[in-house]
Amino acid sequence: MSPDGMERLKRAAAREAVDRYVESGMVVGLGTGTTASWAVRRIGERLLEGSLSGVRGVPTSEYTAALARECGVPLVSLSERRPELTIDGADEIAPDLSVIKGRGGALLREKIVAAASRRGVVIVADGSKQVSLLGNGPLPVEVEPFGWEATAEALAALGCEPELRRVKTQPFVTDGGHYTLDCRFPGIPDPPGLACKIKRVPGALECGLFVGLARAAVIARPEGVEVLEAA
Ligand SMILES: O=C(CO)[C@H](O)[C@H](O)COP(=O)(O)O
Repeated sequence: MSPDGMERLKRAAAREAVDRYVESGMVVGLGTGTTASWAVRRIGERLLEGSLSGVRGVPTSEYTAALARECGVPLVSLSERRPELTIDGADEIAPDLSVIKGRGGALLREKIVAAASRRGVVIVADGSKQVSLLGNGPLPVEVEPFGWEATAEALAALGCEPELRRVKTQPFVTDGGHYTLDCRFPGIPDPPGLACKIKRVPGALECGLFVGLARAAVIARPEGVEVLEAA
């Protein structure tokens, strides 16, 4: 599919999610990534035209905060308010709505905001993100830079090949000042079990497995938009 066609799908999913789930007066968690950005733009558009009012956003990254300001979406911090729900993208979506996130580099803040959201996360994506088993691509793990090599070794012992994410030659640094290890597993049949094991590795701050956090997924394909609600 052409890049334009792909953008149209992302935009359609985000638009449907905002129009279906966001109401006036809500505090909404604002995800990070190209698809989540369309949701921020849609909220801004609807605030401007007056079909929504009093919506405030909790951004999951500096990038999203800047975009929200640009689009006229007022912001509030997580210290002040808990979101009613969060709208965010995903890298892989399993049939039970477990997802992998973080290839866009914001997973720790995204998970904190998602977990703090009363009604969880609405995932927005194009159909290419649906998989039958998570682990097609790498699982991002946000790690403390101190001793990251030892953290990588401990993660490798869980059955993956970790690779330090870099921008050109330098380590990629998250908004929180951390590194990301992209961990390639040969499939992830037990996402909650693996998330628990990763949690026990010192230096691993959070992994990109979001289990039990998505209440719905809004998926756009050329033939139309489908809404999957969690069981
Ligand atoms: O998890 C993320 C950022 O940390 C993104 O939401 C995820 O990578 C999907 O991004 P995109 O919508 O650009 O494909």
